[in-house]
Amino acid sequence: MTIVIEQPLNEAGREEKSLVSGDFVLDGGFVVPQINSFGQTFRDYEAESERKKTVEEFYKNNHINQCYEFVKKMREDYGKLNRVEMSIWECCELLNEFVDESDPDLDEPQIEHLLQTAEAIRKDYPDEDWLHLTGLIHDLGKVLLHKKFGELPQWAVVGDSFPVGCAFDESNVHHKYFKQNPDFGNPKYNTKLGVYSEGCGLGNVLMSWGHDDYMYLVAKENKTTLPSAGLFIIRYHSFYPLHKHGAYSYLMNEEDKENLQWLHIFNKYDLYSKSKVRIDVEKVKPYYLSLIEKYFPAKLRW
Ligand SMILES: O[C@H]1[C@H](O)[C@@H](O)[C@H](O)[C@@H](O)[C@H]1O
Ligand SMILES: [Fe+2]
Ligand SMILES: [Fe+2]
Repeated sequence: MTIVIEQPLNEAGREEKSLVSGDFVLDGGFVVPQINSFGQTFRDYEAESERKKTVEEFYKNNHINQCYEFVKKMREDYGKLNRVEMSIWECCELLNEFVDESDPDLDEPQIEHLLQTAEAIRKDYPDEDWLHLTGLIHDLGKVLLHKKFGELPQWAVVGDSFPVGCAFDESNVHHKYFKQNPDFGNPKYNTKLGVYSEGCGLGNVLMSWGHDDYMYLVAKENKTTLPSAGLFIIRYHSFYPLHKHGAYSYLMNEEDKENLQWLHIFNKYDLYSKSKVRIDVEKVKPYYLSLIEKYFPAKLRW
């Protein structure tokens, strides 16, 4: 599967600035807004807004606590998938009560975001049903916030993701807080490659623990028939240092590079579809139930 799209800009902030000249139209007609619901450009972590303090506090906790040992432990534990049995749609409904504290652009319940993303993709890529479903489920891992999953703190579930086991790249949002991470001063983990080797493939890299990797594990272990690009999107959609800034690219192998092209497409819809426009859940539900049936078993282990 090879597709060509424009590469994202490499320098921090350049993409946002280019939007200020006006809204623009994506591949198939989706109009990308120039400002979010709070009147700011998207992903502006310095802008004074009602969300700024919450978001910064979130990243402080996230960067201090997400270290190699922590991630290994969580992956082993939650990778057992021995907590709940439910369908994909039941999980969407469980997400109704959560608002993501890491997100400067959205304070709506998560189910709105899932449907907004999926519906925006569906309009522009009507034939890629796997990509619609990927849109619907990409954030379902946020269910780790729920009581049934031990109510993990937000810093262990949401926010941008990054590799652990090698140096934290400067393109990570609020990078300064990594100084208090136990791995920061550890020579085993604080070099460019750390415990990894050039081109080793992202699949061999331990990513900060959260909703991406968890949902990837759920989908894979429950034997989804989604294509590899769908699984890649789910697993790395929060890895902004890579897909927006090109950081850590030396860890990728050839298959990662192919899949990254789809992630670039997906990201536009994930990010810019965030708005106050509500989707009529009951109206679109039958379509998504049919996709779930096509790509997943009726009940999954979580
Ligand atoms: O705040 C957001 C949100 O948590 C998204 O779900 C995640 O994918 C992004 O990377 C993050 O920055
Ligand atoms: Fe996400
Ligand atoms: Fe998302």
